[in-house]
This record gives sequence, C-alpha cells and structure tokens, in this order.
Amino acid sequence: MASSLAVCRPTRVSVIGAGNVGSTLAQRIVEHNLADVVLLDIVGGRPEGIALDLLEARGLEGHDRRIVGTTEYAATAGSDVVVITAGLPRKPGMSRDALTRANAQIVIEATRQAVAQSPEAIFIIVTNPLDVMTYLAWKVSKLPPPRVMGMAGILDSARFQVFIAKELGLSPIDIRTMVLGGHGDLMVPLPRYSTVSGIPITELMDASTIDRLVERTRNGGAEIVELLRTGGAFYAPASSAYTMVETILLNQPRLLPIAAYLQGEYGLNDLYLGVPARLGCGGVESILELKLTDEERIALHKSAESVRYTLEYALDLL
Ligand SMILES: NC(=O)c1ccc[n+]([C@@H]2O[C@H](COP(=O)([O-])OP(=O)(O)OC[C@H]3O[C@@H](n4cnc5c(N)ncnc54)[C@H](O)[C@@H]3O)[C@@H](O)[C@H]2O)c1
Ligand SMILES: O=C(O)C[C@H](O)C(=O)O
Repeated sequence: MASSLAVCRPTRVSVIGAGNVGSTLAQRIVEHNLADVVLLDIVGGRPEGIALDLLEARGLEGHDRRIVGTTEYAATAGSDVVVITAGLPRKPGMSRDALTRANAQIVIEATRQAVAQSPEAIFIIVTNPLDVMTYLAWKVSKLPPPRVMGMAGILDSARFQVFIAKELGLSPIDIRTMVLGGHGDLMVPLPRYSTVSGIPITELMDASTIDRLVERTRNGGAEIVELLRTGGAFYAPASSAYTMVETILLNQPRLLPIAAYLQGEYGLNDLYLGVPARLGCGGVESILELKLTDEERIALHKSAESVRYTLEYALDLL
C-alpha cells in the first residue's frame, strides 16, 4: 500500500532509575498508551532487559508505544517529562532522611545529565527523602520552580483514601483525601478536607478512629518496608507518579497534592513541601492556600521544619 509518510514526534517520558518504581511506572505509561518511554539505569543490562520484556508484551497489551532501555543520557534527549526514581530505598527501621547522603549524589548527577539533554522537560522527583531531593533537583537544574516537583502527596492521600474505605466498608471511588506537608513521619493528613461523596469524614467517624487512620497513613511507607524486608512500596508509588505524568501530558489539569516550591504560601519560603496545586501542561500552574486551623498550621510548620533541617544537611554536601 502506497503511503505518504508523515514524520511524527511522539510524546516522550524518560524514567531515570529502572528499579521497582521506575520499571513499574514505565509499564503503566506504555500500557496506558500515554507516551514513549526511555528507561535509564546505571546498571547495564537491567533497563535494556526490562524494555525488551515490556516490548514483547506490546501485542498482548495492545499498545503502540515504544520503550528503550539504556545507560546513556543521550537516548533521553528531547523528553517532555523526566521522572527521577534513581536511588536507594530504605531498609526496615531506617528513616527516609537516612538516605540523604547517598541519594543526594545520585539525584544531583541524574538531574544534571537529564536536563542537559531535555532543557524543556518537566521534572518529577520520586527519590527519597522526597522534599529534599526535589529541592536539590530544582537547584541543580536551574529550571523555573513550576517545572520541578515531587511525588508524595498523591501516594499519601491514596493510602488515607483506602484506609478510610476499608474502615467504612465502602469503595474508595467516592472518597477524596488531602495530605499536606513533607513525605515523612510528620506529614499532615487533613480529615476536615477528606470526604465521602462530599461529606467530611469527621461526620462519619469518631475522633479516635480518624486518629488511628491518620497514624496508619503517616506510617504507610514504613508498614510496607517492614513487610517486604528489602525495598519499599512500588505499585502505588508508580500509580501516583503516573497520575502526575498523565495530568501534565493530557493537560487535564487537576488539583493534586504535590511537593511544590513555596515562596511565602502557608507562611513558608524557599522550600519544597506537599501542598495542593493545580497541575497541567505548564507544570505547577498555581498553589492553593487552604484555610487551616491553628492546629493544622502548627503541624504543617513542624513538618516543614523537619524538611528544612535535612535540606540544610543536604546543601552542605553540595
Ligand atoms: N516519593 C515517594 O513517595 C516514593 C515512593 C516509593 C519509593 N520512593 C523512593 O524512590 C527510590 C527508588 O525506589 P525503588 O523501590 O525503585 O528502588 P530500587 O532499588 O528498586 O531502584 C532504584 C534504581 O536506581 C538505580 N540507580 C542507582 N543509582 C543510579 C544512578 N546514579 N543513575 C541511574 N540509576 C541509578 C539502581 O540501579 C536501581 O535500579 C528510593 O529512594 C525510594 O525510597 C519514593
Ligand atoms: O517508605 C518508603 O521508604 C518508600 C516511600 O516513601 C513510601 O512511602 O512508600
């Protein structure tokens, strides 16, 4: 059949780090037919093998997306979105902050190399400690703040959503939750802004039940690290990062909790922290300042202080 061939530039997402989160995210992106993926890792053979495996499922899954596995940043050139998942996961008993020294070097190097190849890309950071790594990536990339953000609030909110659903014996579909603050033990789940079909959960559960679910949410990552013994959660984190990539590429846009750069919002400055933001094709298009009670504001500032403490340590390493 004769055809005149048009040259189309497919949408491209580069995923740096072909570990559990990175490879699951790559799978989500291609199997939703969202974009072509370049999967990069420092360990040769791993990204190539995963890419080939995913390609071999292409006919069965019925998608048309290409996936390339590589150790070379040149292959990531011209990406629309870059997601950084490279770095160590924590072990049982460890805090995320204990990963700072090792992961700072990895994230800084990955960001430098990726931004050189894709200066127009939007960057999503996944590596822990999340808020600190996102700040480092922003600093090193020299990109405007709206184009660098971190993934955590969507995951923490998704956990809170499912714990509420289980408690009430309902599907999570009608449940909407909001978790602010740093991605650590001091994160701030907001029951007042968490609803079932528009009804705040504070009207559906007593205070001690809510406190128990809030505590489980704060401990959600550690609960899985303890169960797995090696590595951490990756299915829900990959789904959360996928949600951000999809929102950006489809320019939906959506109001989602993400780690965004604060410049006075919530009384905080020069810090990446989890807040509700409008996410679209321009990246972080605006930050929503929720009305908080004194107690919620104090909790958010405590969480911010803890992020700033680790950030100062990380900046000293630069
Ligand atoms: N933000 C969140 O909510 C969230 C959720 C889950 C995991 N995480 C974090 O994401 C990171 C990855 O988690 P995982 O479970 O995928 O870990 P993993 O060990 O399965 O994968 C990490 C991958 O990074 C690669 N890597 C290491 N150094 C690299 C470098 N310099 N360049 C390129 N690749 C490199 C490793 O070879 C490995 O394949 C961890 O820091 C983890 O704590 C964050
Ligand atoms: O808990 C971890 O170390 C991984 C991740 O941050 C999570 O919340 O699952």
